[in-house]
Amino acid sequence: MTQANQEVSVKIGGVSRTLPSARAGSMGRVPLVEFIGDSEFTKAVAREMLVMIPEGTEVLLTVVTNALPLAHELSHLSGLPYECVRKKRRPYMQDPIIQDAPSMTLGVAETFWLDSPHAARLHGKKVAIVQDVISSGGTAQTLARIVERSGGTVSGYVAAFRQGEGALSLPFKYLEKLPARI
Ligand SMILES: O=P(O)(O)OC[C@H]1O[C@H](OP(=O)(O)OP(=O)(O)O)[C@H](O)[C@@H]1O
Repeated sequence: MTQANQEVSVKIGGVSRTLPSARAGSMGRVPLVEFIGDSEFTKAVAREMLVMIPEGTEVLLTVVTNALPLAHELSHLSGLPYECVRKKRRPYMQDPIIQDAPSMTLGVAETFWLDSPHAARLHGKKVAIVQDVISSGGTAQTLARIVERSGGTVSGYVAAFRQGEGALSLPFKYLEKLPARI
């Protein structure tokens, strides 16, 4: 990662990107990681993350939105199935697991939803949690709780980027650090 003139640049798996940035309320200006719409970068990052998937993992779990293409690509490369938690209730959901997510980095409290047929695919399985970015760790903790409630166990936590400083209570593996603000 390099930072100059309010721009953050990263090079992963031979693919370089200058990250766009945006004002995010009281957080000031933050660098944005965008996998949606960028298959070349997503594939390069997933290739590098492959070795971080803990041994024995049977299923990958992620949450919409930006991490979804990354998890899809990791699933393709690893041969492991993946499940994806939603942030909205859909009318077709049947007895979903509903888990409130704490107010996170951007200060937006959310509710996560995992439909029961998908939760059933985590039952009795070792599940690796996949994220695009880990910041406060709130998303990861919420996903871990959903794994527990589904009857699975968390095999580990992997993310492309760690944004910000400070200790994380979860044993995360990640590729690159990013500043919390620029
Ligand atoms: O470690 P945390 O503090 O929980 O923050 C990390 C989460 O924040 C971002 O998601 P965002 O809420 O922006 O959602 P999006 O992917 O739907 O844009 C990012 O994609 C992670 O999922």
